[in-house]
Amino acid sequence: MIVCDSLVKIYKTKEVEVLALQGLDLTVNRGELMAIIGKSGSGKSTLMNIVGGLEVPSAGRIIVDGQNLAEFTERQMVQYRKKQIGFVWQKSGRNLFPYLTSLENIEAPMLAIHKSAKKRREKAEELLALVGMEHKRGSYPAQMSGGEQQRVAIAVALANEPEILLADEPTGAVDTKTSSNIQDLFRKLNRELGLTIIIVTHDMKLAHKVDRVVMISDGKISTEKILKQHYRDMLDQLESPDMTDETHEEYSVLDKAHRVQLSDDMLAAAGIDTNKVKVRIEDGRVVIEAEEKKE
Ligand SMILES: Nc1ncnc2c1ncn2[C@@H]1O[C@H](COP(=O)(O)OP(=O)(O)OP(=O)(O)O)[C@@H](O)[C@H]1O
Repeated sequence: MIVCDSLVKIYKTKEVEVLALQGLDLTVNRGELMAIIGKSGSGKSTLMNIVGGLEVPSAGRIIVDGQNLAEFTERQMVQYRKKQIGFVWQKSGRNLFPYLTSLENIEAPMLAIHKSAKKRREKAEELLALVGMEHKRGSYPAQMSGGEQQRVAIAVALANEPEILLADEPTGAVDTKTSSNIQDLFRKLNRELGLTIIIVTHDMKLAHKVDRVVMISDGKISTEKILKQHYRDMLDQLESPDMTDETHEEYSVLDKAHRVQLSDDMLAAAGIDTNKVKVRIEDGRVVIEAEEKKE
């Protein structure tokens, strides 16, 4: 389980300070398949880098399987990044060495955990088969399409059998059909290996196929969408089900001070155009409505 507790991240440059995360709270259960969406600059990559141990929060805590990352020694942090986390980035150049074949790329991370040459080869072959790329074992990245490179990149990320796979815009640079195949691969890995997978995406088609979609706005979680059971069943039973816009049920998220964020659409629909609202309880429901306008 991953627990982000009031995470704050401030980037300081010479001229300005940027508040990338502003007290973000998020719990990700073991074996979850989830997506993070949000506008550019909302803090998605910052969150992924903190979960992956690549960056340190300015305040707040990140706890993974009961371990507070802030208490790790440097050595423990290196082990965490090598063994517990797998990364897939949008740019294949960040995932793959251009001068190594697919098989050699997958073997490379295993050197760091001192597996024998024979074991490395066996594992790499197994992973290539898992991502459906056996036929490209001897190909270099430049000899493969963007989608094929991403499949190999996923195998590389899985080389040291991580528990958590972090993917930052993994389908950002591929066409729609390839993106759909990669989405199905994430789902398969989640179901078959029990991997916890967090995907940052702008690709709404991908977001339709995950169990939970978390929306970040201004460095905080604003809403969460949970996959409806009907669609969950469809995804589990059909190869490429036709998913519509209403795959998920949307929830607003209460922060620790019990504040809730309302979207612009909701406010507009309720005719709320001031910063003051009436809140009351009616039949066990909380009703928020526009203040009465004085004549
Ligand atoms: N190393 C850095 N130094 C200074 N500012 C940074 C740094 N990294 C990120 N930021 C700033 O922090 C904010 C959040 O950035 P982040 O990359 O997490 O957003 P994002 O939601 O992933 O955006 P995108 O969808 O465009 O990738 C932005 O305002 C960004 O400019």
